[in-house]
Amino acid sequence: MNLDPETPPETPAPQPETAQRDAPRSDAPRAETADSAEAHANAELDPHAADATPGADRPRRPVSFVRRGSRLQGRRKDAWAELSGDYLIDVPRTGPDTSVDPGYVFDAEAAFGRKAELVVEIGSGLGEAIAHAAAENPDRNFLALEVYKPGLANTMLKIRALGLTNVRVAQVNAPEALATMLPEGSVQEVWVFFPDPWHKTKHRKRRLVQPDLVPLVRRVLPTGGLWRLATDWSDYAQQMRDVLDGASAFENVHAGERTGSASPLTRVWREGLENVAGVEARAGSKAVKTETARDETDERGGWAPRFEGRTLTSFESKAHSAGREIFDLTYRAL
Ligand SMILES: C[S@@+](CC[C@H](N)C(=O)[O-])C[C@H]1O[C@@H](n2cnc3c(N)ncnc32)[C@H](O)[C@@H]1O
Repeated sequence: MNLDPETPPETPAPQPETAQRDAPRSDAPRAETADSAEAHANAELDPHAADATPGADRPRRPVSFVRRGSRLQGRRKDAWAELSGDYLIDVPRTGPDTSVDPGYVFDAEAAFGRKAELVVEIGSGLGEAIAHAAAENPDRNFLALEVYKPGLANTMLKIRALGLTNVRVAQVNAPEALATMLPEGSVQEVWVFFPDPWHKTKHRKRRLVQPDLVPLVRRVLPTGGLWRLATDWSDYAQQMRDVLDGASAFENVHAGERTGSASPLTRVWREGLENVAGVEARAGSKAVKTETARDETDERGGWAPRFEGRTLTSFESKAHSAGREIFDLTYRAL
């Protein structure tokens, strides 16, 4: 089974029940082939590109995920049936099961039964980071936005296993939720950890962190709210930094920090490909050449220290094993 987290996931193959325990690696979404990704990518466009909502005038572009089956099996199927009533937000749709009715507004106080700061994770995967953070921060509410139904089922299993009352999950295309579902200024922190890298040049328009996402995230944050990001791919890290440094609505909390030899980017450049062992980086079975060796130094920096509120997820762990650098960024809403 392809467990590689660096290619966008596709409909998971049926797995024996024994493989569906909480072990994150073996539960990881199955990677698709580049060809099937392209076929899906051509077929699927942003369903709300024409809305009269913030960011709706953005150029029409494909969504950041590939449509996947919603088939659940075993424990996850049971979890969906048993736990949805407690943890899953019932989002009204106008289209596919990841769409959001633009007229729907999330009432956090009603959903959580209390008022508290809200943290939203976009692309929460199997729920490793959000469940851990929620357990560590019982005074905050956490909302997982994810399109991958088995990941949400897994997240609910984690929530129950940890006895958490401060996490809810929603199966939604996150930009749509940011545009209308979440009230303005209602989110204290937005997290985007290890988003799908979409390595191929022709697929990069599908990357989640693009200029058109910025006003959507800014909309839900109050002034002073934080947007935390992390990736293990240097070219996506640079894209994130370029997009956010270029946004007047945000400031880099760590501007000018970790430059020169302290920069993870310098290390990637000096050591060649994304793998310090000198072996080509791989996404699934394919070699991925994201950076050629450069005799250069990253003088700009701006990288955050590793966010200590993020537990070591399977994606980050896999990146470590492959010798890749982790790039953290933190921006404050102005
Ligand atoms: C590479 S995984 C990372 C998961 C998790 N953040 C972690 O670090 O383990 C990226 C996740 O983002 C989800 N995703 C991609 N585009 C999304 C979107 N537009 N809305 C919600 N989730 C999305 C994918 O389904 C996938 O589970």
